[in-house]
Amino acid sequence: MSVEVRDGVEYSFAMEYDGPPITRELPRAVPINVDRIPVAAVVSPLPFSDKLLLPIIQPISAAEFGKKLSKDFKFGSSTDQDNSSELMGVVGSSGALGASCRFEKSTELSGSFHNDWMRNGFNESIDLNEYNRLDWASNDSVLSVDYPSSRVSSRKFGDANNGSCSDLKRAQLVTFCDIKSDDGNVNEFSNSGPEVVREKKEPAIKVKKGACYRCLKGNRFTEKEICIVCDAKYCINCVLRAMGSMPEGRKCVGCIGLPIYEAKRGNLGKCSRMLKRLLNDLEVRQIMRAEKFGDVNQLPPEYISVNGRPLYHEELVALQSCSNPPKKLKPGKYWYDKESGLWGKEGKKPSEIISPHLNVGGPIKADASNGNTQVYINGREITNVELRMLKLAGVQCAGNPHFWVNEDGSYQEEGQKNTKGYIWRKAGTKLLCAVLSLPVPSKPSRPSGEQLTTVSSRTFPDHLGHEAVHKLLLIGYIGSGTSTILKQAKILYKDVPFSEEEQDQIKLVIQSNVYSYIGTLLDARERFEEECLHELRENQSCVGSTISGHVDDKYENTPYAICPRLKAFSDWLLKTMASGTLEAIFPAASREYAPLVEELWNNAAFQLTYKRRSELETLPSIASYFLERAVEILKPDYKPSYVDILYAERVTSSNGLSCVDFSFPESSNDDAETGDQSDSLLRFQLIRLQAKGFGENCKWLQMFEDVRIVIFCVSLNDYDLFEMDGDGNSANKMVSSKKFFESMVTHPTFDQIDFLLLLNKFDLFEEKIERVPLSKCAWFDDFQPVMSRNRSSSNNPNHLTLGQLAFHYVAVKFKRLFSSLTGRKLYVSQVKGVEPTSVDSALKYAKEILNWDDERYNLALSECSIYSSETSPSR
Ligand SMILES: Nc1nc2c(ncn2[C@@H]2O[C@H](COP(=O)(O)OP(=O)(O)OP(=O)(O)O)[C@@H](O)[C@H]2O)c(=O)[nH]1
Ligand SMILES: [Mg+2]
Repeated sequence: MSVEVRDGVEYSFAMEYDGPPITRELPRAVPINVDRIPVAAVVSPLPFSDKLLLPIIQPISAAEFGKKLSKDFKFGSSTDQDNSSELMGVVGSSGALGASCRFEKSTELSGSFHNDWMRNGFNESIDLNEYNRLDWASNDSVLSVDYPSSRVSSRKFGDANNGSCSDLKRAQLVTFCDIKSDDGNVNEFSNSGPEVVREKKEPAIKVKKGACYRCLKGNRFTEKEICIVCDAKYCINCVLRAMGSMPEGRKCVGCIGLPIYEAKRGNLGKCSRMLKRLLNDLEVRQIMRAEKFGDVNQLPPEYISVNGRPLYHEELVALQSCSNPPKKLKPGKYWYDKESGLWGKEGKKPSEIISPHLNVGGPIKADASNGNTQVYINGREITNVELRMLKLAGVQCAGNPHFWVNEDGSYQEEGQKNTKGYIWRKAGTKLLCAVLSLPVPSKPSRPSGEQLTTVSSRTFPDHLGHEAVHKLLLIGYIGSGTSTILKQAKILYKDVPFSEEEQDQIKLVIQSNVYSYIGTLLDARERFEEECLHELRENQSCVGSTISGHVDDKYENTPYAICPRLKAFSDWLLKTMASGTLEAIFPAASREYAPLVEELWNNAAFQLTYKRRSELETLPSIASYFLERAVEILKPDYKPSYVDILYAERVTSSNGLSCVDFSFPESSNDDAETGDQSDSLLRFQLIRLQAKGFGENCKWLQMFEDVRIVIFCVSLNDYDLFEMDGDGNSANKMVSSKKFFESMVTHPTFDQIDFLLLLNKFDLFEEKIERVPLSKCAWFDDFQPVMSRNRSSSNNPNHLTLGQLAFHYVAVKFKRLFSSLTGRKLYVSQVKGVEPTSVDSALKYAKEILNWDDERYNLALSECSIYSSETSPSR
């Protein structure tokens, strides 16, 4: 952003505007009227072109702006006829698209404001003093377009005539009207009387769905940041301009000073990836802290009514900082039984049991829960469902008793001294309550005594919140094993990993894979046969023509020859594969040919070819696993086992994207103290992206900006494998994997996201490294393992195998590469083979990394709170 000083005013030239041409439909100018609201202005050197430069004045306060006005500008119609370089500006709150008036430099302040539309001379002159006398709530106001009704209605002017706009006061009376709760329900509370309506403020402009509210570009896939007041959404290019320095968190500049939209309360302090990318850690922390704890964003106490009375600030503090506060407190009317701690919405059965004896709200009323049972608990007539519960719990309810119930569930009849029993003590009662959706006393969520002092310091954001789904992005170079990991996760964490239908589908895929492996071998057989014949011919030409008569008889003379029947099958299969229709004619054709497979498998020529399978680049190493059982697999009644499914290629969606949602199951030794139990509530989504089709700067990766971690998969087995690259050159697959890794870790989408490297296929690697040196891959040419002389001394627990040494070496290579490219730390894990347990530990490691990340985040926040609460250092 460049800054230029013109006529003593600083303009930040922010962006080139190439949205739709600016027309008279644009929001009109908004005057300065609230002292706290920053002022933005736009200036256009090219007013009549559709491409406008829209520089933005750094937000300044109204008072400052007033001073600038008096010094530098006069509002008035422009006399500049050549349209060359005039100032186009909007003063006011939005700072967003709003170029609508123009003003010119003058040495004296004029008391009028001239609103001149760009193209068609739409003139209005408004006296500045007049602005302060305007009825702000009126729809007729010239300002109403850009000045939101909610803000208007939530504020009152002090003395409209004194020209000062800073003496606004929030009206005290409230209505609980149409505030949508997180679950999408509308709160059912409503009061009468003079009211301040807390509806969501509508954004200043309407845009097409999914577009950015400032540049009007983008679609629903474009990542956006959302204003917590008006819900306007801004793309990464516009968010900082639209929201300025965010002194109250993520609010459009025009929404600063306004209370948040209540449905957004759950999001307060939860930073988006987008902001993390745009700002440094400290800035992000400060903004999130301001958003979460800033006064204006707090739930106003008067929005909570308890036992018929709105709360005072201290009461709300007491309520929120007790050991067992109401969960997810939203604006509304509640009843509270101070003796037992029972808590519910007005007119409803109890919803939870909170800390008792809190001094909040008025005395409980008999009709608080709208009961009609003539049975009373602590003065409240209970509801039918509570009565049912009491009866089933064995409490005698005959004769319309009035009970006195304590926090521990002990109960007496009013006027009697003896405790008659304990309501919740029987195990069955708790179960019953669960069935009837009634609350039972819970352990304090915060140890009592650990009272927090203010509402502001109430909670730190639960970044690894239990409601959120934590996205783990799984990527890797072709064949690195990503789809296997996805399948492993399914088998590990899903009760029904694959439905019947999926299994049938998988079976067909496996069978068609086997056909294509056979086809690859048959193709090789032909080649080997040709080579043999060629050799024979050469020999023949050396020896003379004595055996010429036999050379044509391939079937008899080469070890690779097959009988005509098998040859016909071979021809059919190769032709079908070449035409790419194997899938289409499968499985009908397979039934026809299945018996031939057995014959083929037992055929000497085929077995000879199979022995030379390592020479066949296109035959994956896993093919043997299936080919050895080809006859069984190609039978119609074949049912794939989990191992078959794990090893099978092409089972996961081939469109590049597939995912599995999971939670880590609660293990038997879970312990509430270790937090394992709550970890089982965390929800994860493992998203696998196929490497094929990833171009340079793959733009749609931006869609994955909200992933918490990228799991990058590398097949260790690739170090000695080669493939043809795009230019027809032979390329080492490990080096290709490294290049892909480089392009991903440096991709802007992931620049704040942790990477976990999974070094995969360790089983194959460990076995291969004993035969093939690691230096087959040029990147690993300096691998010089120091092996103990007696390599068989495996009794020594510290003894590392060559495979383990090589693994560590490769891990360090990637770590160094990562830190040289990003300056950050790479996490590494190993996957030993296809058995799912190996992936379980890798994914648990990913979860740990997220936990650390959150701990760091919370620590940073608490550090931030220490700094900000410190008094200024004495020097
Ligand atoms: N031995 C062994 N084989 C594995 C392991 N992980 C994957 N494989 C096999 O490696 C092959 C390729 O794995 P995939 O999971 O399909 O690889 P991918 O990353 O999905 O690659 P594309 O499908 O090419 O995008 C499959 O045949 C797997 O069975 C492992 O840990 N050990
Ligand atoms: Mg795959």
